Amino acid sequence: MALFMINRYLGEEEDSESSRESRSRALLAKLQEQVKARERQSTSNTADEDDEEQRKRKREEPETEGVQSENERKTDLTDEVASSAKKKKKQKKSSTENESVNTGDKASDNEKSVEIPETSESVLEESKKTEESVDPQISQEPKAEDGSSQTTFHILGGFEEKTVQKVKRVLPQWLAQPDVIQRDIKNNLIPISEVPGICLTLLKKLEANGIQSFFPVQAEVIPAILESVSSGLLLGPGGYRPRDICVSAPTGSGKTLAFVIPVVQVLSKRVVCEVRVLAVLPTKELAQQVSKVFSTYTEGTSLKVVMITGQKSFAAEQTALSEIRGGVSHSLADIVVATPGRLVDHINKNSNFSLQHLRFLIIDEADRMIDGMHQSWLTQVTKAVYRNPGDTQTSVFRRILPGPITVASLSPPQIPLQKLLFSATLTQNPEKLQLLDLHQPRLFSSTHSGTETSTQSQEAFNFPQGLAEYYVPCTLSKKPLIILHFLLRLKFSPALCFTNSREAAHRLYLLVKLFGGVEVAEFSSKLNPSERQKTLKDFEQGKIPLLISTDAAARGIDINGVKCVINYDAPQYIRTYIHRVGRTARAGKAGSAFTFLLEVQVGFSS
Ligand SMILES: Nc1ncnc2c1ncn2[C@@H]1O[C@H](COP(=O)(O)OP(=O)(O)OP(=O)(O)O)[C@@H](O)[C@H]1O
Repeated sequence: MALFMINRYLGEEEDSESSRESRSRALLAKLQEQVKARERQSTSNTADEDDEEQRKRKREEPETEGVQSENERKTDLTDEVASSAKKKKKQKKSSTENESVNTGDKASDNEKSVEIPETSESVLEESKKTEESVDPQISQEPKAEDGSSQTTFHILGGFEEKTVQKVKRVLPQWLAQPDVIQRDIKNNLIPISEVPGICLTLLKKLEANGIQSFFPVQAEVIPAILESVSSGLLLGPGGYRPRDICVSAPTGSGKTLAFVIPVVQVLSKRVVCEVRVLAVLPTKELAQQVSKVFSTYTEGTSLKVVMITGQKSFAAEQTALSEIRGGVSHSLADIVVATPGRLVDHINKNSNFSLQHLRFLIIDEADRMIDGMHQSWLTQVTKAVYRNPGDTQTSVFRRILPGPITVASLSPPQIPLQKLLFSATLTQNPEKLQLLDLHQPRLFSSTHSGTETSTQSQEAFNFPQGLAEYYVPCTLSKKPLIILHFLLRLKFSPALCFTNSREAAHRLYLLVKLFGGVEVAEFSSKLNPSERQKTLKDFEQGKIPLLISTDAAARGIDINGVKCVINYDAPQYIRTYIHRVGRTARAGKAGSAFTFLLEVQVGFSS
């Protein structure tokens, strides 16, 4: 006896199977006949043969078909067309005979309309009249031989409207459930002494710089970073690699201090000078700004901050980064602030630039930095961090690329590399974030985008609490006049005005200058770094009430006292809008943003 028996499903009934077989055989025979007839027709050239063929066909086919064939010859069609028409006719005939052949094929329906000329016009009229009351779909259906309407066509594919199920966003838990940061700065100030873990020296420095209280982002993030380094820069045996930290908080909410304070505090205990902190920023201006804050809080300590952005020559930057003593290269920098391009240059061309002791990798304006990942700067940094030291290396610790956590992998002491990401518009796209190779990330965010409803509302975006937003419907020609009205009549100054291109910025600058009455300057990549620096300084000092800029000044730039941002050209992306308007209403202050919209743009923005 067989142990197993596999039964094949053979259809519902044996009977239906056999009848289907006989039908298929009949159909095959008919098709073969058609093929033969076609062959005969195409090869026969003589009239005798034609007659013979016709007689044969007359014998084979019913009367009506004979008439059709006659007509076809009269119309002087080519053999091919005539034979194909005949073929169609046979198909149609078989369709009325056999349901299984008619699988609702539309071709059959069309054939019906081709055959209409066979019937007399009066009959056609008659049938039309009767059909008017009938469903047009049914009237198209072929009639069976007995004249009854055949309604057995199965229409394949439903045309009825189906409600498409909404796709629900499912974010990884760390993105969906962040540690929440309050957006309201004014009502959530925390006295600096109440935030745990900050050393006395830094508290004094903060006070000396006019900082009495921490903003919400600082009160949340500083203790979290300090906690992750509680066991020191080096992890002992069994030590667990710290989680990477991502921060998404509104523009002007104080993200810079949120990483500067803990990092400076941790480094203050270091003995040997090595590059342990690397902050990467997208532009020279931003790097300069962050470098300045680092310098403020490292003042009076042995910590050194070096900026590598291309503002100085490569050789000058090299000299600032390291020196050779006793034939061995020694780092002169603890904290390096860099732009990605120049950083990669130093990694590849400066053999004395070592990142083997790097403990913190700070990525400010992280979403922008992810977009610039095509430069593969992060891959280069990772390679430099885990580079094999070689024999000449004095370091006792070998850094190996983190792999699976095992007892063996955790036993040697190690310097973990921790990434700290900051942005006002941090992407929630897991594919993009994956490029950063984050380790068990922890997110601090002031948006609650984990819920479905909030993604559609303003809650999903990081706008400062004190920002008032307006849009100004206008025409293209009136835009410059409105700017002048804002400045001269409404006294909206200092005002930062954004255009979408360098050309537009320059044109508007010339126009306002020509009109007179307003001190104006332009800011774009057209200017060299020192010109840009001077322009920003003059604007901040109130010497220039109107600064016309491209998006070069849209991100991160911290200009004190900007009262009003004007989007002369509406930005293309919400992210750009958030950064532009974020140049005002900073640090809990109030500010206004005006966006000029043409009639066609109003609908899109509402
Ligand atoms: N605790 C504080 N008390 C008072 N002022 C502060 C405090 N923290 C930061 N600031 C000031 O707030 C301003 C904005 O800070 P910062 O540039 O760090 O903002 P940001 O969040 O990085 O903004 P963006 O996203 O636009 O880069 C700065 O001028 C800074 O000096």
